[in-house]
Amino acid sequence: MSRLIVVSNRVPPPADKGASAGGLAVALQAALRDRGGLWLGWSGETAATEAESEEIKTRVEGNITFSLVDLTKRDQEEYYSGFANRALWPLLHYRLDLADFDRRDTTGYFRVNAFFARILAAQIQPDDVIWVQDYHLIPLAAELRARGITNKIGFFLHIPWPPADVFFAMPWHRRLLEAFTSYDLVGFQIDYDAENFVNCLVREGLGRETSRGTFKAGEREFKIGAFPIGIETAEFTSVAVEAEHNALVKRMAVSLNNRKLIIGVDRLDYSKGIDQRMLAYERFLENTPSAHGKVTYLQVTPKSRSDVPEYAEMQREIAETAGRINGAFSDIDWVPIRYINRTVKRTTLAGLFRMADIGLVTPLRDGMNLVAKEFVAAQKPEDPGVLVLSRFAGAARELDGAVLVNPYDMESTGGAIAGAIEMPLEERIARWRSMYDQLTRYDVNYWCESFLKALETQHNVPAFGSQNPQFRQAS
Ligand SMILES: O=P(O)(O)OC[C@H]1O[C@H](O[C@H]2O[C@H](CO)[C@@H](O)[C@H](O)[C@H]2O)[C@H](O)[C@@H](O)[C@@H]1O
Ligand SMILES: O=c1ccn([C@@H]2O[C@H](COP(=O)(O)OP(=O)(O)O)[C@@H](O)[C@H]2O)c(=O)[nH]1
Repeated sequence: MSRLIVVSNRVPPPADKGASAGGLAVALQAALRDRGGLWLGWSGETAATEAESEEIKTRVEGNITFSLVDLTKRDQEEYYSGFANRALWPLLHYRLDLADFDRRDTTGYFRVNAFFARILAAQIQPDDVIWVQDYHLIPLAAELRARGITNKIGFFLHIPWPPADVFFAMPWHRRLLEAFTSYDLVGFQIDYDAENFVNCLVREGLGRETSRGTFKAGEREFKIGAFPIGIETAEFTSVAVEAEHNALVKRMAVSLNNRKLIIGVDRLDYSKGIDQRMLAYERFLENTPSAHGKVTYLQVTPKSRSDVPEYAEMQREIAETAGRINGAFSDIDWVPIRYINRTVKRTTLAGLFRMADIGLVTPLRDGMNLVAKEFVAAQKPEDPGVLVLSRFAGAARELDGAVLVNPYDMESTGGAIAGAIEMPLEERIARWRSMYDQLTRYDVNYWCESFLKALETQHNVPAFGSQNPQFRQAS
């Protein structure tokens, strides 16, 4: 089997340094473990000088070698906080109102991609298969090809891909689309994203689909597919069972004092719809006085990308909303929202999910949302909680037992919370069973194997849309 090289902006911290808050890191570590190989990425550290950022730090963990580089402050600002997170992130999450298309950031983005390509090209062996992750690194394959690299290179986008009229608002949309044509396989989370992407290529006149999932652009033919990312389902279930003995989880159970638990877990990001979710909960409290004192909503929200101004502003807004709702509804012995602004270990989260009656996962737009899948994996089969899920999360294309909501409609999301609290046991079990079976079949190993099979062999990519049995829709 050829060696696998994974390239991603974010690389997981050393195994002994605790949990990472990013879904990508969690999923990929599991994927590389079986096969071994090289993982290249940003160390998360800032180099004082350009010469310092040339130094590669190597770390070996089992059969994975990590090659990490520091970025200069300027690179970090322009490439990561700038173009990746102030232009691409909002644009690909349909938030043109928040996008900032800055020329200096754009130059920095392409410069850092060229830098990563130079570092990587020196380490590539002829049979290596290269798998590039996410929107930070779109131009990487084009940069590698320009350096004479002919290996198979795949790309997976963890976040959504919007319709052409949204994407074309980016002044450099054509340059980015052209960069994609240097890959052998471009993968998306769900079929809707892949369809939007093909439509962008066609409308920009970059070529044509020769068959479903194969695109010809000039001399290059490459594959396009949808590969919904999974979790380590069985392992997460075991962790959740074990976590019943976790001291923090036990403290939580005692403090609940028989109240129903509603849980939300998200990085502090505007795509996650946290403010809207709190407003929906407020509607629920207004419309359901009988629930006062009988429910607790725990929102775990670690800070994220705090250097980006839009994130700092949102942090204030959400804290204000939580404070206002608590001020209006609290009693001397009850607080309706417990709002936590730091990272909670995944092992503890698993235990909290297991004791929760409702998982509230209501992003305005999300590539997949691993929290939705982890919530389902953590449930007690004989008494499972209910997943209330945004129709705009990639996970909604798979989890047909969720109660689907429109996160922009606070009134009906509040109503869905009320319905979930009252849902009979039999219905909860039937909904959970269907979702758990899906997550067992399509776990993170399935994701990894199906992507690599499509990249490394002549096999066609799995079909988009309703022809692919992995896609199903909640009602
Ligand atoms: O690295 P950060 O800037 O701190 O952000 C954390 C990660 O967020 C994004 O996650 C996405 O990938 C998940 C797994 O496929 C998916 O479930 C989720 O919907 C996406 O938002 C981002 O794509 C990663 O690159 C970041 O590392
Ligand atoms: O305090 C926290 C918050 C989140 N997570 C983990 O971070 C991941 C978040 O992935 P998701 O796809 O939901 O969103 P992303 O942050 O990648 O956009 C999940 O595995 C969570 O269990 C964590 O370990 N601790």
